[in-house]
Amino acid sequence: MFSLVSGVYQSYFAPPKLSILLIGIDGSGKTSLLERIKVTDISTKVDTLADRSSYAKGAVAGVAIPTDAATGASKTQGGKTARLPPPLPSRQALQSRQWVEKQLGTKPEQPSSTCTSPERILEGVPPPPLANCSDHGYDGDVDIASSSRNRGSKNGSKQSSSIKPPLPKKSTGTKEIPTVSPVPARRSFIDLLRCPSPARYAAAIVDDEEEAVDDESEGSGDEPTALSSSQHAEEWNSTYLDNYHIIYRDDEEFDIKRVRNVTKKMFPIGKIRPTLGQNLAKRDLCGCTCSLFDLSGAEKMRPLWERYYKDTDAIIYVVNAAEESFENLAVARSEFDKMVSNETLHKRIQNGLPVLVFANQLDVAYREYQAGLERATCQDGRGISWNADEEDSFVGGGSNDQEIDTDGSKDEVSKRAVDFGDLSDYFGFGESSKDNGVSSKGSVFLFGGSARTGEGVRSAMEYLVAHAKSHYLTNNVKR
Ligand SMILES: Nc1nc2c(ncn2[C@@H]2O[C@H](COP(=O)(O)OP(=O)(O)OP(=O)(O)O)[C@@H](O)[C@H]2O)c(=O)[nH]1
Ligand SMILES: [Mg+2]
Repeated sequence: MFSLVSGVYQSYFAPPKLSILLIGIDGSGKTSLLERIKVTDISTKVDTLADRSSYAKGAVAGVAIPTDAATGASKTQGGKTARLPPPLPSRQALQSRQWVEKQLGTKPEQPSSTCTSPERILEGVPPPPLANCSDHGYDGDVDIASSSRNRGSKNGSKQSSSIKPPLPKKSTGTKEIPTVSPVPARRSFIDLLRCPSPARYAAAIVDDEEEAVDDESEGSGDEPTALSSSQHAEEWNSTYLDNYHIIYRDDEEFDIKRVRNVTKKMFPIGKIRPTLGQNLAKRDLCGCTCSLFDLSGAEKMRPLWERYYKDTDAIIYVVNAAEESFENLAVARSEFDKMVSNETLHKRIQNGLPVLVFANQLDVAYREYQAGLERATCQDGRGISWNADEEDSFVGGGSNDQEIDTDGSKDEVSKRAVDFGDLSDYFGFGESSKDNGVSSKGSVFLFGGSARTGEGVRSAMEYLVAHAKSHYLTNNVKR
């Protein structure tokens, strides 16, 4: 009798038990991510995929949480989103683009003479990154693709010619973020990356268009327009740059768990040693009892991954987004391909098994960006510019050549090999990416973040577990 009751309970009422596999090559940060998950305030409430279905496919540096259709209120789940990572300095950005294009076979390698063309550099360099998304942009019901596509064509020239250096973040008072009308599905992740703040950007585009229409319809009438185009450009540019200014603080931690008002501390990341076998952690996440298996990424241990494929309910594939060598990235990608082409797993992914590609170590990118910004600001009499025409030294991290500073120290340049946008292309999430058979699946997605600071971790985990739970509930009977 007891076993019957307990069987009914287990079948219908007990929270789903999910196994989540953390894999990726060695040094990508799997164990660090596991330790971060343990101390992150991840929702324990039931959450369903239906709430997040509008973001079924895509690569995001922290997913936007749609507003509640019924109440219009912003959903609180999702935690603080990650900031979009800063771009690489121009020449490195170009190298990164060319390398990825070569790997993907999308374009023949450019002859080196074109590398220095300012137009090409501009094309290859995305604009500066988002400011902390807790301020604005990512917590409303905004289609993140929105009108960002227009950015390159419509505002690209404006940006290159008239944008001023970024200013320290100043308070914009009680300025309202204009609401944006819903726009059809997003077209490209790269668009998202290039969009400063979806709400503001889309609003600015709309304003611009309305203004243009007004100008045309009013002809040369005496009535002054609400905002002249130069005023508008000025206003737009300063807002835009405000949005992009990243303030990186070394000790900043995101979505920290508090137990009885005591903040949980993460195991010191510097003391984490390479995993030899596996680490296991059990956590209640989003209404599910989750067992997280962190496996070793060492070359000799990778063949063991496939033993887990049959029983796992979700996979987190960790990639080091601040990887310094293209070779390691190529290894990460080839292991990813090997993983998704495993017969058992391939079928399961086709069937909706969720796979999260977590682009880790983005704090490195923020730190480099911040250091580059400070260095550039300190340079006497030399303004900094986003315009590669005017200045070859892009503020995202300095020039690629190691310059000797006046104090004799070497100019610290960005060491990241690949730009975040290119990384997403490389793993099959971009518009130019070839379909690798899985990245176009709705249940395979890319998030960026940092195990070290916790940024983006909560959003990524809640999104993954919501998918895993839906997948489990529809498929566990068949397994
Ligand atoms: N800056 C920074 N460093 C990180 C981050 N995550 C991991 N690291 C560092 O990367 C190194 C490797 O981290 P691990 O967590 O041991 O990597 P792993 O993927 O578990 O490696 P294996 O167990 O060997 O497969 C450590 O020195 C960490 O300090 C991050 O988000 N930011
Ligand atoms: Mg490890």
